[in-house]
Formats: sequence, structure tokens, C-alpha cells
Amino acid sequence: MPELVSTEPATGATLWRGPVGNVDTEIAAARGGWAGWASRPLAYRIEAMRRFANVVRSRSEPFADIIARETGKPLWEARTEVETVVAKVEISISAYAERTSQRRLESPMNARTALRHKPHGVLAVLGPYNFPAHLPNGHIVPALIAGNAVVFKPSEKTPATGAFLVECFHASGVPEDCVRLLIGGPDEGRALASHPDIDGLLFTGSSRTGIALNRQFAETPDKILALEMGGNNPIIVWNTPDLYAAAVLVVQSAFTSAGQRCTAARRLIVERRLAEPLLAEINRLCERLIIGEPHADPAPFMGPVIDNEAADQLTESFLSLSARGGRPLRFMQRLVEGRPFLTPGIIDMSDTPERADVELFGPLLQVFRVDSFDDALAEANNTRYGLSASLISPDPQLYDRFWANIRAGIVNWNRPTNGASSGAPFGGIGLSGNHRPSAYYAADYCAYPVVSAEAEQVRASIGIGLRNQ
Ligand SMILES: NC(=O)C1=CN([C@@H]2O[C@H](COP(=O)(O)OP(=O)(O)OC[C@H]3O[C@@H](n4cnc5c(N)ncnc54)[C@H](O)[C@@H]3O)[C@@H](O)[C@H]2O)C=CC1
Ligand SMILES: O=C(O)CCC(=O)N[C@@H](CCC(=O)O)C(=O)O
Repeated sequence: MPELVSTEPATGATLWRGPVGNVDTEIAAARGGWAGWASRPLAYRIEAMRRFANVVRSRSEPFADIIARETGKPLWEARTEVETVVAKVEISISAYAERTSQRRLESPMNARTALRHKPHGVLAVLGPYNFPAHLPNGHIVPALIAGNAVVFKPSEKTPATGAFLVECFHASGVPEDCVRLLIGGPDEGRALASHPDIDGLLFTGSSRTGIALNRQFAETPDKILALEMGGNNPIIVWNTPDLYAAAVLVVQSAFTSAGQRCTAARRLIVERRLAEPLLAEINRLCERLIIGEPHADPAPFMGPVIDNEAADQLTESFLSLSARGGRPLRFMQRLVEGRPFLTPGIIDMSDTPERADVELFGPLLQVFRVDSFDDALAEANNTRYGLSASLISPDPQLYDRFWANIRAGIVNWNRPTNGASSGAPFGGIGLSGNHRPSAYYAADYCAYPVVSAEAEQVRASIGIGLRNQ
């Protein structure tokens, strides 16, 4: 039986191994469990989710340890990921009530119109590796509250975290048939996505995969497809007196999680006169960033990227940007022979007319110096993605212009591009999503509305257009 092995990026040690799952078996199990779960009262499902939150809380340290080891992210950051898994439950309960619960609408005499929502059935969830618990959980919890059953395939790079998450659902009394774990890679992902017996797919991952899935789902408009994809996110720094604070926001935006966030800033757009002093501040901060293994003491700011292949691709991308005319401001370097620890790379692309509009998923920031705010906006919008964008400037009028003109689903002011709230909708436009935002709005894609005109008495008359008897 083929096996999947999970390796700790920081050390190369084997963390977990397990057999690749069978797609048909998992879907059949979920199909079997679904009707029973959907017919339970909402209060029952909510109680089950609250028990799940308690189970996760009681296992928070081992959970954070697995996330940290498997992704390489610092332990402090893995702990915040576990906290978001817990917090997701109450947020999703509120979101369900607000966005997809029952309502009675105005209607003519003797009748009523009721709005209710129904679950889709069996939903497939495909997860990414960068938030291997929080992001799939952001689909799974709302899906279960709405009454769906779920087949969850974690990233092939983070199966241990996926298995831990599913075990927490089962330990909290969610029937094993309602949340199924499918271990596997892209092949299993494809088989799951194309299986005739799923009712929809909730995906978080790269735009490349999302586009392939969108194509595949073109033949099945009856199935729900929610795509949360990547970004090529801009951060503009303009007319700000506090360059240190601006530098902190840029560094947090670009290099938190070793740049492995879909909301990470990939492009710094700065007014020309501020560029040198701002970059000097950023450089000084980068010198001080601790890069180390997840459990190191003192705690690192960031760990390695996910694996050596990703690290190789990022260093090659850095070289390719400089070959195309970019001017390296900080070289991206491998810190430890044979392990994927990278130093932040910063490259000035201002004089390069050709822009490669791709998401470089790691600690790599491109810089663009511009002369006017109009140029800054044009540069910021010079992308087919549209996930997050930030303006760093004390000027509210500039923020008004930025807000009105920037094309993104998350538009921030004097805040990092990342760190989005689970209590708000989360999603982007362009290649960043398919207009089915997640987080607070995940409730919307986990259920469909059913409108019923209802009257208890069988009473009817045709008032117009009848001949006398
Ligand atoms: N917008 C958002 O909410 C977020 C987006 N991301 C994006 O995710 C990416 C990083 O995650 P990755 O794991 O590298 O993404 P990925 O697209 O490589 O993989 C995501 C999942 O899809 C599966 N998969 C891969 N190819 C497939 C195919 N052809 N058919 C079906 N399934 C397939 C993988 O096994 C994995 O479970 C980045 O691009 C990042 O921006 C990450 C987190 C949040
Ligand atoms: O999905 C949610 O509950 C909120 C969105 C969220 O957590 N965003 C994070 C991480 C997403 C990523 O970049 O992979 C963020 O904006 O930093």
C-alpha cells in the first residue's frame, strides 16, 4: 500500500507516516453518515462543535507542537493557529445564525413565506500546507454546522496536522462518518474533486490548482465550488514621517511565516524620496530577525519554508528576477546546508519594464520606486490577483483614493497586508478567488437557500378571468 511520509522541514526528521487513502471508500462513508447528521437539530450540531473546541483546547500544546514541527513555523505562531481553530467555532455559529438561518418574510394574507437553508450534502475540503489546521478548519466547521458531511484531504506536506484535526472532531463526538480524512497528494485531490458523488468542493491553495479545479467544475454547475487562492499583494508607503513604524509594517507583511501567507506583501511600492531611508530601516530590521527552528530559544521570528524544493524555487526566482534587471538589495540566502531556512530577499524591480505577475510564496519582496500616487496605484493594480493591499500613510485623503481605486478583497490602512480577521469575510478578486469569500462568509457556501410559500389551510380562489357559472 502506498505511504505518505511527513518530514520536519527544520530538521529533516520523519514526523509521521501513513497509508494513502482510498477516495471511493471515504466518500461512501461520508455519504452514509450525511443524512443522519443533517437530520439532527441545529442545536445538536452546535453542541458538537463546542465540544470540538473544548477538545482542541485540551490538546492545544501537542497540537501546536505538531503544527510547528510539520510546517517549521515558530511554536508561538503554531499556538496562535490552534487558538484560531478554537475561535472559529463561536464565529461560525454566529455567522450561520446571521447569514443562513431561518426567517419569515412578509407575504399576502393567509400565507407566509419562509426562508430556510439546507446543506449541500458531502463536501470535499482540500487544504494547503501553510495553515494546515486553521484554513481547512475554516471550511469544515461551517460545513458541519450547516449539516454537511466532509471528506478532508490535507496537503501532502502536512498530513500529521490533518490527521490530528480530524481526530479532534471524532473525539468530540462528531460521527466518524461525517468527517473523513483522506491522506494523499494531488492525485487523490484530483480524484476527490472529480468524484461524481461529492456535492461540492471547498479549496484553499494556489491559483494554479484553483484554476484547474475551476475548469474541471465547468461541467458541473450544480456543485458548489469555493476557491481561496493566492495573491501578489502590494503595500504602498507614502508621505509618512515614521519610517521605523512603516518598516515594521512592511517586514511583518512580507516575512511573517517566512512569507508563506496568501496575504503576505510581495510588492513594496514607495515614493521615490522615501525609498532610501525606508529601505535602510527595513534592512536594519532584517538584520535583527531571528530565523530558526520552531522550538528554538530565543524564539525565532520565522522558521524555514516548507521544504528544500520550495527553497530552491525561491532562490532561483530571486536569481531570475535579477537576471531580468532587478537590483538585489538583500540577497536571499540558505542559512543551513541542506535545510530550507532562507534569509529575507529584497530586490528592486523599479527599472524592469517586464513584470512577472506570479505569486512567489516565501520571504521575497520586490520593490518599486514611483514618483506619483497615481503611479503607485497603477503599479499596485498591475496584477491579475486581488487578495490584500495596504497603504502606509497618515493622510486620510490618500486612503480614500487608495480604497476607491485598489482592486483587492482586503484593503488596509496603516496595518499589515496579513493577519486578517476570522470575524470578517475573507477572500479576493481576480486570480485570488471565485467570489465565494471564506471566514465569516463561509456560511454562505455551506448551505443553499430554500424559500417556501406556506399556508396551513387549503383555501384558494381565482378572482379574475373566470366566466360566471
Ligand atoms: N486565499 C487563501 O485563503 C489562501 C491561499 N493560500 C495559497 O495556497 C498556496 C500554498 O498552498 P499549497 O499547499 O502549495 O497549494 P496547492 O494548490 O499546491 O495545494 C493545495 C491542495 O490542493 C491539492 N492539489 C494540488 N493539485 C491538485 C489538483 N490538480 N487537483 C486537486 N487537488 C490538488 C494539494 O494536494 C493540496 O491539498 C499559496 O498559493 C497560497 O497563496 C494559502 C492559504 C490561504
Ligand atoms: O480564514 C480566516 O478565518 C481568516 C483569514 C486568515 O486567517 N488569514 C490569515 C492567513 C491566511 C494565509 O495567508 O494563508 C492572514 O491574513 O494572515
